[in-house]
Amino acid sequence: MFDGLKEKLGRFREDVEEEAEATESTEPEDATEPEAETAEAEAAEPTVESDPSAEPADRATPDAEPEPAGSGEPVEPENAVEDDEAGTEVADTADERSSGSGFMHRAKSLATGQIVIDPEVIEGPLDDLEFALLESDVEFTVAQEIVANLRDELENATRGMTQTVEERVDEALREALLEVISVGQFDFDERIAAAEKPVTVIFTGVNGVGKTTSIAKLSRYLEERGYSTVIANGDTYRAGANEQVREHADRLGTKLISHEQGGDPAAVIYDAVEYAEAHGVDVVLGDTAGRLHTNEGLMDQLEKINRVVGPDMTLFTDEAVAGQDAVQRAKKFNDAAEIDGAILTKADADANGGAAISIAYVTGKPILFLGTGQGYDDLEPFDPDWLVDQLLGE
Ligand SMILES: Nc1nc2c(ncn2[C@@H]2O[C@H](COP(=O)(O)OP(=O)(O)OP(=O)(O)O)[C@@H](O)[C@H]2O)c(=O)[nH]1
Repeated sequence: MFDGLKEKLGRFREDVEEEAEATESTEPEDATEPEAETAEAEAAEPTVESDPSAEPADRATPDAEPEPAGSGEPVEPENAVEDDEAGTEVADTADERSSGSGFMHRAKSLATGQIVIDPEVIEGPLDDLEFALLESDVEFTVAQEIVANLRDELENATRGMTQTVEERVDEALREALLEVISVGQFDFDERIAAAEKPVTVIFTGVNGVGKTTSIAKLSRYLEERGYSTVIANGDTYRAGANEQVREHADRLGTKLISHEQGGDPAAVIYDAVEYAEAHGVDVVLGDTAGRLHTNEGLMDQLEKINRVVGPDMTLFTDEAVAGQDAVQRAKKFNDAAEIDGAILTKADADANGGAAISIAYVTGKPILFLGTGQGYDDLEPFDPDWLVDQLLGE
């Protein structure tokens, strides 16, 4: 799942590491060893720290005597060397010997116990990453946001002496991805548990993406958690839709409410809600027609269902493999009949991951489930942290 995107994120990590190594290896021989973890770096640290005026504020001993007036206030770690006379000398001398900014950062790092990632190091890899994200079907504004978040996270970012560049980049990638993926995230199970019964959930989305299968999967999911369900076939437009849903309902042992083809979908779902109220059923799962979103009739129909039934939740369903198309459809459906969340099917067959990353940011509504196969149990609650773990190979 999402292997292509995983590989591209891994490449970004490697690119930054390589660039960082190349920058550091251009430093003069007598400059302090670039590797933070090396014994030399650690050994060099106390030499600078032995100058008390160069000690960063957060390292000062809590019970240390206050400095006499005029000897200078404790300084922030970032400026510790530059603001200090002795430190400035170190940096100036270094500057004379090295034309790159790497040594300046290194000199600073000795005083602060942290290493700075040179902003120049990340520009090339960030450009390549933006291109790679677009190639993976990540929506344009989402790719830009991820890159902007990463730039914020990494430009002038400091890492501790014991943290590798890879670890720092991982941390930044995690933050940047989570920021777009977890937009609006809520716990579906908690929402169902808290809602007054019967809870009515309507499914929107175009034909053939796995909407009906997802309704069947969600019926199984809810029944396993102790809720009774009834399915309403609001797709009265497509020939054969009743038979298709009936097959699922029969296999699952779930009650189905349907009308003749050509009937009013709002009336079918309304009947199902009445049935649920009369029989103490917890959740009504209402399918809708999936003609193309350009069809005004479909949007009018969804609007009527909203008006007549007043669903508790509207879930947009689309397939992960549709990439950018799925993202654009999510946006259009949300504009026409506001959604509460999305189900992304066929994630098992998607290498790109663009839709999984983009839908929440573009619509402001979270992905709630991933379809991961054709079986009724192949439905996974969506967890942004889990997705980021997958993408970063953890
Ligand atoms: N691999 C995989 N296949 C899926 C998944 N979800 C659904 N499918 C398959 O996708 C095909 C279409 O699913 P349907 O549920 O019929 O699609 P639909 O959106 O309801 O289509 P209409 O009934 O035409 O509106 C079926 O063969 C499903 O088995 C999934 O998560 N993974």
